[in-house]
Amino acid sequence: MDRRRSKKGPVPRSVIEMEAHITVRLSSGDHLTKKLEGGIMMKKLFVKDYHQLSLTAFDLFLQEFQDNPAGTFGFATGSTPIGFYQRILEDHALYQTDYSNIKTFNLDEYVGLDEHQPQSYHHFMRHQLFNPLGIGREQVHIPKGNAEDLQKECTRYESLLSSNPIDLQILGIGENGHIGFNEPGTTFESGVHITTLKESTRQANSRFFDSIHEVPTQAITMGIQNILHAKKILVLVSGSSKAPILKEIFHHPVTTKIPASALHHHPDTTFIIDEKAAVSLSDD
Ligand SMILES: N[C@@H]1[C@@H](O)[C@H](O)[C@@H](COP(=O)(O)O)O[C@@H]1O
Repeated sequence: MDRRRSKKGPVPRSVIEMEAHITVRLSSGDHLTKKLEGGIMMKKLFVKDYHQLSLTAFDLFLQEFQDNPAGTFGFATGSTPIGFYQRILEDHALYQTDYSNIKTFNLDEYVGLDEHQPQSYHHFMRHQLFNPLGIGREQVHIPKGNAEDLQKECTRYESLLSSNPIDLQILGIGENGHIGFNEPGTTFESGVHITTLKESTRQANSRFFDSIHEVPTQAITMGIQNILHAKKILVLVSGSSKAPILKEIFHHPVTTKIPASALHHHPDTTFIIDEKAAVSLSDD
């Protein structure tokens, strides 16, 4: 048996104490003690850079997985979680971590893209995470962006989510504060729905396409209500381009204009924030 998986066995290489401060013993052997702010809700965990953000996210994920090896995990796309996914793959390569009992749910998918198209989120997840981990199709749930009847697809995904509560949801945030593809203005009561992407979102995501004209105009996304139903949420925020919206999330009242501000209503959300993203946050 893998010694790290035994709760009573030797200390695992990732030890996390969720207290007023958080101590993370990283794979490198370093100890990081970080300021954990925000009381019970919207905890902020400050890390130095993207590398530390990825390691910290992995450590928190691993703790959840060790507690619940048959858990339901919500994954996200975008560039931010890639380093975190790489840490999962490294751990798997070293320890043959067995993910065969987890279920996965993804936040969203572009409308009109076949799951084999390289820009689809199906393709992204298979290549970044699921295939190398040996996670089978039967474990994976992602909305079908090319479903014939998109409304039916939303209903199907909604019902899957209600029968499979998510234990840990990973999130990134868009520069306009979107979570999943819930764009500014989306009601916090929203379930799975078809959304029209803002031009700024299409622009930001056009780096994954040959040109902006190829970026779909719509997506199917979990709604904000679905996201808030997750038991725990981990939000990864890296880089200076996210600094302005992070300030809005933490220093402005909750508003549908900033979808990520809905997370103030969630009882167990932790933001992992690197130095570049944190520059505009005050010390309060
Ligand atoms: N739908 C995804 C979001 O789930 C993600 O959070 C966002 C930010 O991406 P990045 O991490 O590349 O900034 O991109 C896309 O729009």
